[in-house]
Amino acid sequence: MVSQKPAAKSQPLIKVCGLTKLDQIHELIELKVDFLGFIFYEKSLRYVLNQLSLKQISNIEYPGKVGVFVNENVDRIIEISEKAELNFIQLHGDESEDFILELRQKLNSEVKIIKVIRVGSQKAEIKSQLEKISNLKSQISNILFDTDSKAFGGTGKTFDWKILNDIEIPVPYFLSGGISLENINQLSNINHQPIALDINSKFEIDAGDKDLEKIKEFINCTKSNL
Ligand SMILES: O=C(O)c1ccccc1N[C@@H]1O[C@H](COP(=O)(O)O)[C@@H](O)[C@H]1O
Repeated sequence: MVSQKPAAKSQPLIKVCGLTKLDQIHELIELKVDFLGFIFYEKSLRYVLNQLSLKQISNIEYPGKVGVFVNENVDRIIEISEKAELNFIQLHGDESEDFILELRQKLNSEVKIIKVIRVGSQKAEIKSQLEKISNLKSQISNILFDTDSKAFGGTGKTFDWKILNDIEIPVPYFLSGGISLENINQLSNINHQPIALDINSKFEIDAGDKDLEKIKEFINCTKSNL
């Protein structure tokens, strides 16, 4: 598990998602971002296998390689995870509890699972999803909250972060969904702080082509302001 953030104020970990270019990936490693996100969802504009092979991804030696999957079948996730040597599997679709149990059983025990909860406007809906996940606490390392959408993710849209305030979150969580330089100061409105911030489309020149200067600004901002 990516461990629970201590009570004392500390910097959130950073995940940069939707990577497709090796030079940018190496620069992000130099910048010591904590997680590198690769999207294995064919319908995404950031579908990594259009740009990089599994071998190229496996050659990236880094302990924070996250594969993002949307309603993919278990065997394909295992195959990609092994060939690309992933460290985390992010389940961004409507994967059931049984699915997660099966994946956990078949997946290398070193590889962690992050389950995404897509947040709409209904607090009751989030609570019910979290209740289901509470039963799987030992199977997943983290939750990731993203804004609900038909595209599943990568929309650049935020949800009302305050909705998390009176919800009990059973494992350390990642915050995502339209995080940008403009809205990051609103993070202080959340009572129970995320362990990690996941940035994506607000830090791009084009889909999958990251704006490294903006990312550097964001990293500096998280170091000084949060
Ligand atoms: O980025 C995508 O294209 C994508 C497609 C399908 C599922 C997830 C996707 N990305 C994830 O979406 C969130 C938020 O991204 P954004 O900041 O709103 O652009 C992030 O966790 C990505 O992993």
